[in-house]
Amino acid sequence: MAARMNTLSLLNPSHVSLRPRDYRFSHRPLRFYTSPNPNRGALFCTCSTTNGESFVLTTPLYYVNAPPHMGSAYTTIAADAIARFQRLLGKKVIFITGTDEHGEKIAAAAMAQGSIPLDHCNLISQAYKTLWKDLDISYDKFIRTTDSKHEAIVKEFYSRVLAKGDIYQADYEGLYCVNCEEYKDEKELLENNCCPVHLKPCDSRKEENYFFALSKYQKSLEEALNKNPNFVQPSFRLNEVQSWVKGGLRDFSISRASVDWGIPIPNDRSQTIYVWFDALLGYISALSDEQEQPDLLNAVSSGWPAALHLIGKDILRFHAVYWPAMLMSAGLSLPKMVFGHGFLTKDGMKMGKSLGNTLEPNELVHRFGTDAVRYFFLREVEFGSDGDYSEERFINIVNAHLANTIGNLLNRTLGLLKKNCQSTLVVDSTTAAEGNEFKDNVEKLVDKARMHYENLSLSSACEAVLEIGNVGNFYMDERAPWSLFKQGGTASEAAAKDLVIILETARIIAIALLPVTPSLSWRIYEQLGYSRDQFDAATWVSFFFHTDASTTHHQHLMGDTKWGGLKGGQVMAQPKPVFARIENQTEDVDKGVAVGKTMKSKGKKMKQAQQVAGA
Ligand SMILES: Nc1ncnc2c1ncn2[C@@H]1O[C@H](COP(=O)(O)OP(=O)(O)OP(=O)(O)O)[C@@H](O)[C@H]1O
Ligand SMILES: [Zn+2]
Repeated sequence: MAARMNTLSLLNPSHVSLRPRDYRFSHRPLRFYTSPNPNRGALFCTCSTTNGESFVLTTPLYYVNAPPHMGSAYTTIAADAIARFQRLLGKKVIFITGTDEHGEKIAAAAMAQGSIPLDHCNLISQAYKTLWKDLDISYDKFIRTTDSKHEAIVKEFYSRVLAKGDIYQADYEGLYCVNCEEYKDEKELLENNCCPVHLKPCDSRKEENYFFALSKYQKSLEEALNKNPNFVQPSFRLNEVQSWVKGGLRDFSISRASVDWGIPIPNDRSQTIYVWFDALLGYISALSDEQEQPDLLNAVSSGWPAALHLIGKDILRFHAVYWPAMLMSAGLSLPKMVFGHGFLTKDGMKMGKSLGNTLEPNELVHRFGTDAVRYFFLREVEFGSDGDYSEERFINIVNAHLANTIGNLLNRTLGLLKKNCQSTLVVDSTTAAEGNEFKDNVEKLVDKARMHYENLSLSSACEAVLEIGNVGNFYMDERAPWSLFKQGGTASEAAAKDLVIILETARIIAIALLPVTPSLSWRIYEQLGYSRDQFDAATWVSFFFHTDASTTHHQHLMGDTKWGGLKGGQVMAQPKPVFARIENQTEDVDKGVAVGKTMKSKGKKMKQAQQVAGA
């Protein structure tokens, strides 16, 4: 039988104190490092904070109607790479993620499981935390909308908006998609009033609700968008947002009379707060310190406004229209940027919990490892565009890039060093590369990677780092140190220097790829003879600060991507592969990827419907 091949292709293509990595997962005490160059990071970053401010970035708070899937993991991995990069620039990062736990859909999901809502939320919320641990997600705050501090802040926010005169009661009649938790305009629906994202008919509903006077903010929003064209990214999504706003903003209902599972409206316990008016506040309540009184003032003073909300394009309207207007009403600053990335699709359709056509991140991590999963999705999906998963492509890419280009380069160099130099570097990497333009090429590629990270072009950043591996391999093949060693004398000395040059290149790759593949980076460092503490010290200072190695911050500079980290006399570890090649077992592979049954049978029809709807 011909192996079932997935034709897997992408559709579209300050001075600061830093914390050691993964401090939440280890119980090591926090150590603090001072950045050697307080200004450098702020100079480079497009979505930067000013010096000394926190760089707050958020993922969506995921809805706990079902466990996480590869789509939720995708946003979080991307956010983690950005957070890690910002830390490497020397920023004090507050990386927020969490779960959105109220609303009708959650109550229904709990009931379907024979559970009560809070037990259900505890379970699913924990599943997110476990997955984030497995994916090396270095979040700083995990907010649950059922946390008591969150409820206090939502109520205070509601009261502020009420005091501003922006909340009123009215009857509402409309078509409601429970999966979107949103009233829909008839004109955006498919046949039979089906939601274009969830492909299920919307319910007709009539209720007396509390409304938020969004229409009052029409002009202010238009002005805000015009004044700050970077607010919505990628830039092509700004047009979409502008056209929603130009189309006329309508007040929206912010309460539900029929939903018990939610935060009660202050002074009217017969209604609960609409999930979006509740969940968006999680970005602020997450900032509130456990030890302090949970109020808006305390929370906001701990890092608001966020530098970046990273979201999928499905929830752009909530983040780029509703949320800014809500913040204006409450007299709070707007986030600096909302980035709406594309969808991971399966057979061309958005993967989602409601459709059930999801890819299991746990399965992927279990079979291929964390680095492979993180690398593949960030490298293969151009950040902002949609990308279709393909197992064959997954295996090909990670084998070619991580196992061959990077892993193999390191491994064969270490093998030669062991054989010819007792695994010891004969000179400093600076001396080894004197007058050698190879070093300049590497530094240029690092600059390129940095620029792409700054612009959130994560795929291009990976590409630039991989290019360092390519030039390293090219250098190695051209110089052929194995044959120079055979000649002895000065040829042999030159070969020993070449090995230092390549190992220094591998070290630089490790750091430059760390935002994407943190464990692989550590394994490379380990092979280069560093201890875990040395690696942490290196990576928690600004490796992109091209600081002179002779400064007093010596112990922090091992992580600098500036050439010169490796010193003569350093003893390398026993060579072992840092990334094991994945064997292609297509048959098993297909079993490992959960594809909803409905989707397989209805796939084509649904795809057409989604395309029509532009979802
Ligand atoms: N297919 C996907 N591709 C990329 N990101 C996704 C995908 N699905 C979900 N996400 C991420 O999760 C966010 C939505 O979270 P939510 O918990 O509502 O997940 P969902 O699976 O889309 O749910 P549902 O299918 O019920 O609408 C998106 O904005 C995006 O950040
Ligand atoms: Zn919907």
